[in-house]
Order: sequence, then structure tokens, then C-alpha cells
Amino acid sequence: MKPVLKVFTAEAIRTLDRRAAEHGVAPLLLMESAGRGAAAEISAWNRGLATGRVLAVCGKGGNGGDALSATRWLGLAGADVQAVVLGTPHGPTAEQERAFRASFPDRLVAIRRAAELNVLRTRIAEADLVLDGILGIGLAQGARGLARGAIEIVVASGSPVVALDLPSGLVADCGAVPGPAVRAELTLAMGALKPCHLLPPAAGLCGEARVVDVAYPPSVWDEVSPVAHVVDASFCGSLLPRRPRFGHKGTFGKILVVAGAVGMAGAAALCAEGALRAGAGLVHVLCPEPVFPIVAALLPEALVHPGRAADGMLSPEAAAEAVRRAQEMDLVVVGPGLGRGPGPKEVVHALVASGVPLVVDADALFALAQDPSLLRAGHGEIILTPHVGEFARLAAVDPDEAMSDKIRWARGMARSSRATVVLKGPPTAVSGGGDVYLTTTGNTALAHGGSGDVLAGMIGGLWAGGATPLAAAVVGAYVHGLAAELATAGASERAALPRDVVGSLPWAFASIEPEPRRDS
Ligand SMILES: NC(=O)C1=CN([C@@H]2O[C@H](COP(=O)(O)OP(=O)(O)OC[C@H]3O[C@@H](n4cnc5c(N)ncnc54)[C@H](OP(=O)(O)O)[C@@H]3O)[C@@H](O)[C@H]2O)[C@@H](O)CC1
Ligand SMILES: [K+]
Repeated sequence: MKPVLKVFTAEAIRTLDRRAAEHGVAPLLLMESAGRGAAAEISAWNRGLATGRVLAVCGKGGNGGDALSATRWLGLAGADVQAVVLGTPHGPTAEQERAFRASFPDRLVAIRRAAELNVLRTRIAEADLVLDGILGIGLAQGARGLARGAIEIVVASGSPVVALDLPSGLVADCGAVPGPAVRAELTLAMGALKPCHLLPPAAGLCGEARVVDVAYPPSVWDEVSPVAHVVDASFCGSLLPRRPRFGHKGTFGKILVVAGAVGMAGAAALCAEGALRAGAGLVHVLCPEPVFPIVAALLPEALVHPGRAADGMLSPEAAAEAVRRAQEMDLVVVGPGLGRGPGPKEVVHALVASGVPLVVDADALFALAQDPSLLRAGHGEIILTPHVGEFARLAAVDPDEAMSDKIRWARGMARSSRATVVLKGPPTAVSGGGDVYLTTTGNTALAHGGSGDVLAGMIGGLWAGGATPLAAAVVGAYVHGLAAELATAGASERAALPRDVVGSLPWAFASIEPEPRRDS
């Protein structure tokens, strides 16, 4: 079973182009397939706009050539087309310019200097739809010169924009927005998605992203490695641990949740419920004695143990009990609502040093960040589940950098810490140090305190049930997002809470479970 969508860097795309040329497929052939495919996609997306007044804004590079080709095809199908070309095109883009002029004489104007950009302002005011072909994967930093001026005019116009390959001004390989950038309603990624189509904040400028087929010989796809995979329901379904028909609660895994503090009992309960609803057979909770009755009352299915407490948190003396109980379990989820202080720190350190399999979340990540050498020292199998802020603290990196380049950061931390890293979304990036998997399910219902606690529990539940750490992390993140979508079907994302999401998990899992749901 393969993940649906592969994500490629600009460098990988250039390799595809090179390999295609070696197979005798010239750049102009690729460009023409891209342009024609884009025109068909635009027509399917909005026939009204596609047959109205269409203006292509074209750079001198390959992206401009795509726009010229797409616009020529829209014109041949009846649209009223115009093109503005910035600078002097070269290579296949010059061929596209010739072809456009041949079909539509007097409909193409070339701009050579910034002083001439007023022509673009006038044309754009008359257009129903703008095709953005100013810059594509050729941009590695903020746009300069004519291209920058044109981007600013497109942005100021407020016209509906379809971006070819990517909105001009974005850098293909990450989610950073290094300067002025076009905001598109539809982005037509040529051949494959690039990281900028998925990672914020750039992804927010792409609108709907669709992939247009480019005429690469099929075999060249096997010659380049994707930088990430976007997973889907059938892929996640194939990773689900099996549930033998005659299984019992002992078959499906025993988990210890070490969580909770005064004022944060709910975190422990949500985490334990996530574990149970992900299929764990038995879930024990070790929480500070003062919150023990609350956690027990919140979740009748869990076995709750009062731990020694100080300042409303587990005390350093609870560490020995945590390790003792952990050794009787398949794995431990530690961190939700644990609090920050000497007790939680001691408990986390003791669990890491004991070598038990661990899902490390929330305040346990904080404790780890106080002493990152713990992760470099010997430890058992670990899944780290940081949000961007927790990741930034752990990796000593700027949060914006971690967010916009999370594919690279998730893989890097997985390698340096020998852990499975779940860098939470949107999208969530999961890596065990090799391939990176992106889950794009979910919505803003997950932006409520308590969501992460549910996810950490789910990942523990899947892992204890027999999934590999990587599979548990991928499936957990995917299904958690799916449950948020189900919880908000016909309901508001602002009002759907983590307990609604956790309550939707039976249906979210059902939607990915392969048939038959149980093995005999
Ligand atoms: N096989 C193919 O050919 C296929 C190509 N395809 C299409 O081609 C696109 C890639 O084409 P590309 O490589 O020509 O890059 P592209 O994004 O058009 O920009 C190049 C221009 O940008 C300029 N420039 C650079 N930095 C800049 C800056 N900071 N600020 C301002 N300008 C800057 C640079 O100027 P220069 O530095 O040369 O003066 C150069 O003129 C790709 O995204 C896809 O759409 C697909 O159809 C598939 C087949
Ligand atoms: K573009």
C-alpha cells in the first residue's frame, strides 16, 4: 500500500526535467503538457472565469512559459486572452511567446523596465482572471526587480488568481514567505506538490492546490526521492494493528499514562481516553494523589493510581513508582498536564533512563528540554509529540523556522534523538529519521487545549496494540484529524471540544479500517 501523494523539492523536479530530456522529452514538450493540463484544470474549476477575460502575467523563465501555454489554450477554447511578459524570455518560454503571438497577435505586451509596469495595472483592472506565471521553482529568496513589482500589482488588484506551479514570491522547498507574494484561489502544482503547497504560512497563499500531470516518462519518477509523503485513509488503514477475533483486553496492550496535576486532571483523563479509544486493552493512570478522585470519576474505564504529590504535582518520590508500574506495562505515555517542577522532571528523567517504551508529550517535553542530553544518552524506543512551540524549545530553534520547514526539522530531530518525531500540525509531520509522512486531516477544532493529550494517548494505544512506533504516530495523527472533521460535520469548529473529538474516534477509525474489520 502506498501513500497517495509524493512531495518533491525544486531540486528533485529539476532532476526529473533532466532525466526527461535524456529520454528525449524536450523541455518545450514538458511545458506544453503542463500548460495544456493547466488550461483543462482551470476550465474544470471555474468555466465562467475560464471563458472570460483572462490575463497571463509571465516571467521570462519556465513559469512564464507555462502561463503563456495555458492562456493560449484557454484562448483557443474561447476566452478573451491577454498576456504581459516581464523581461526577455529564453529557451522554451521564448517558443511559447512566439506561439502565443501567432495565435493572438496584438494580445501580448512585453515590459522591460519598472517604469512600464503601469501597463500591467491597466490590463489587470480589465481582467476577470489572472494567471500568475511570474515565478515558479526558480525562486530561492525574496523576489526582486520587475518580478517583485508585478507581484505587488497582482496583490493590490484583488483579482481572482490562478497560480501556475506556485504563487509567485514563494520558495518551493519550505513554507516561508520571504517577501511579497501572490495570493491564489487555485494553485496548479506542475507534476507534483512541493513543500510550499503544504507548509504554513505559504500554504495559506495557495488556496486550493491541485496537481497537473506533466509529460514526464513514467520511469523517471522512480529515479528521484520524494522529500515527504501525504498519507491517505487507505494507507493509514493498512498500518492499523490487527484485532484478532478472539482477542481479549490483554491482547490489545497495556498502557501506563503518567499525567495530571492539580487543575489539570482533565489532561490525564483525555489522554487515557485517547489510548482506550485507539484500541488499548488496559489503561492505567498514575496521577498526583490530590487529583486521583477527579481522574477516576472522569474515566470509569481507566485504572487510576494515586501517586505521591508535592505542590499539586507528582513529587520526586513518585519516580520510583512510575518506573515500577511502567515495567509491568507495554509502554508509557508521559506528560499531559503533568506540570513543571522538580517532581515531574525527576519522573520524566527516571522513565527515560529506565529504557521503557515512551510517548513523551507536553510537560514531559518541557522536562526533556531542560536537559536535552537525556535524549542523546541511551534510551528505549521513544515517540516525541511536540507542537511547534515545544519543538522549538527542544531543538533550540526559532518557532517560525520550525513551522515553515517542519519536514526537514522533524526528520533532523528524529535522527539526532533516535526517536520517532510527531511535529504537530497543520499539517503534522511524522518521521523516524527516514521518510517523512504528512497528515493533512483536521481543522481548527483541534486548536483547543486538550487536543494534544488525546493524540498522545491515541498514539500510545495504537503502539501498544501492535503498530510500529512510526505507524502508530502516522495513524494517530491522521485519525485524530479525521475525528475533528467528523465532530464538526454540520457543526462549528469553534465549539467542538477535544471531548467531542475523542467521542468521534469510533467513527473516524471505522472510516479507515479495511474490510473485514476483524481477523478471524
Ligand atoms: N522542464 C521544464 O522546463 C519545465 C518547467 N516548468 C515550469 O518552469 C518553472 C521553472 O522554470 P525556471 O527554472 O525557469 O524558473 P522560474 O520559476 O520560471 O523563474 C526563473 C526566473 O526567475 C528569475 N529569478 C530568480 N530569482 C529571482 C528573484 N529573487 N527575484 C526576481 N527574479 C528572480 C530568474 O531571473 P535571472 O536570475 O535569470 O535574471 C529567471 O528568469 C516551474 O516552476 C514550472 O512552472 C514546468 O512546466 C515543467 C517543465
Ligand atoms: K507562479
